[in-house]
Amino acid sequence: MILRLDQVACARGGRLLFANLDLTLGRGDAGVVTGPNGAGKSSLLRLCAGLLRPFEGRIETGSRALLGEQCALDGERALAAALAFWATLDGTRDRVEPALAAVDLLPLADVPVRLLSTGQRRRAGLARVVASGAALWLLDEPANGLDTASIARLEALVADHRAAGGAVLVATHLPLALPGGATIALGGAA
Ligand SMILES: Nc1ncnc2c1ncn2[C@@H]1O[C@H](COP(=O)(O)OP(=O)(O)OP(=O)(O)O)[C@@H](O)[C@H]1O
Repeated sequence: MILRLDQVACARGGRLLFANLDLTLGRGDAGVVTGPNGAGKSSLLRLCAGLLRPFEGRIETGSRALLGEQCALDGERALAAALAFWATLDGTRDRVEPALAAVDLLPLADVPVRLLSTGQRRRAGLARVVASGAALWLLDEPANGLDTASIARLEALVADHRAAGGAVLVATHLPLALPGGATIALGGAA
């Protein structure tokens, strides 16, 4: 078991976004979170990342990495150094270069993060997740800003991660190939 949610409810700003959510992801599993704007997709990923507390219920998870709205890299640092900052904390420094290669950003390793384009920054955030070595990838709209080739690379990276025994939970409104993925449909809020 990589992620288990047991009767989880999420409230934000005093409003209940969803309740009674059960979800289990094991090795190789994928979950796709869908729902209209404001349904709580990002909030669910943040709950799973441990950045929010559930209003009710329990969440069990091991190592995890979140790709949120921001790439979470120091804009002033060179890309490789910014990734190395996190990888050093994770004890996975040797994974930085392969992760940069996997998102096709090795040629920009020495460029400050703030100078990267929107799609490149998204890929840099993905490289951070890849380099983390975490079993659970939490990806919030990972395809936003990506060109066709980058989306294919993202799909391949997710497939490799699952094949290696990892799991992913993805919120996306863009079509992504996640074979056999379970759908978690959040409904309701305007
Ligand atoms: N810090 C906060 N304080 C209060 N309410 C918040 C906070 N962050 C988010 N919300 C509210 O929680 C609700 C769900 O937000 P969330 O970002 O999880 O939705 P989402 O499904 O990811 O939406 P979208 O498709 O637009 O990205 C929204 O109504 C939002 O206004």
